[in-house]
Amino acid sequence: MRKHIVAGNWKMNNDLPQTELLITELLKQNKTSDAEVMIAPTFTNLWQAFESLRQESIEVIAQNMHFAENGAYTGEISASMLKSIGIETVILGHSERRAYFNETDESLAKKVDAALANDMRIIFCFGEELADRKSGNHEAVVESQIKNALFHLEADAFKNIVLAYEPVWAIGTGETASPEQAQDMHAFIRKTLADKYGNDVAESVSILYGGSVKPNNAKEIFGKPDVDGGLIGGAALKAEDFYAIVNAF
Ligand SMILES: O=C(CO)COP(=O)(O)O
Repeated sequence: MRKHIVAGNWKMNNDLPQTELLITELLKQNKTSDAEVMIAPTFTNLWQAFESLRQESIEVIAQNMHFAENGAYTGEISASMLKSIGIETVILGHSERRAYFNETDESLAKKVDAALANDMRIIFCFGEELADRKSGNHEAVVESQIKNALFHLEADAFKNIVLAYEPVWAIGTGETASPEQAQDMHAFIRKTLADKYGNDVAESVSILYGGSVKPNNAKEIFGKPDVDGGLIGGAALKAEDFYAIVNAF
């Protein structure tokens, strides 16, 4: 069976005291589901979060990394730096990084390679914009994002890859894809994987949905057969809401 995963992407929220407070609140919550739980605080708080959660079943993950191992890249962080503080998983390709920090399929392919070379697990994000959805181009856009960044990989690499479909028009807008829209896209993504790598690989990869997942819609979205979890933004900043989503499985 595929893993269920619920990951909280904190984005650029929470300074150190706020991070510690939210972690304290998270540790008070009751987990009743089989989902793996992850949180992605900002870089400055990763170490503290990792230390606080070392003995707990919440994995601390990174929101981004650079593709180079080290060097003259002011302001950047490498995979080996993340690994050296115990971080094993990184989110790559979030639409905010594509939109505001010029990340492209090409630079993402390099980041994917660097993460895998460092034995990291990747949550690889992609998704169409509203105009693509309106023009009926959404599947073509998603297919090219996946192919351009991932299809140079061998099948084996997908053991360390989780996919996250995040339609840009649903992020932070309060507008979610309907459960049916999410299911249709996730089934399309799985078919795209199957066509290239075969059914075994396609059936083994967890595909998360992200975009305005809240306690009141998570159950319906997670109830769809090809939705294996969620990448949660706003609702991950409140412990009760986040665990209501975790427990929607
Ligand atoms: O971008 C997201 C997670 O990476 C989704 O954000 P929201 O849940 O705030 O829409």
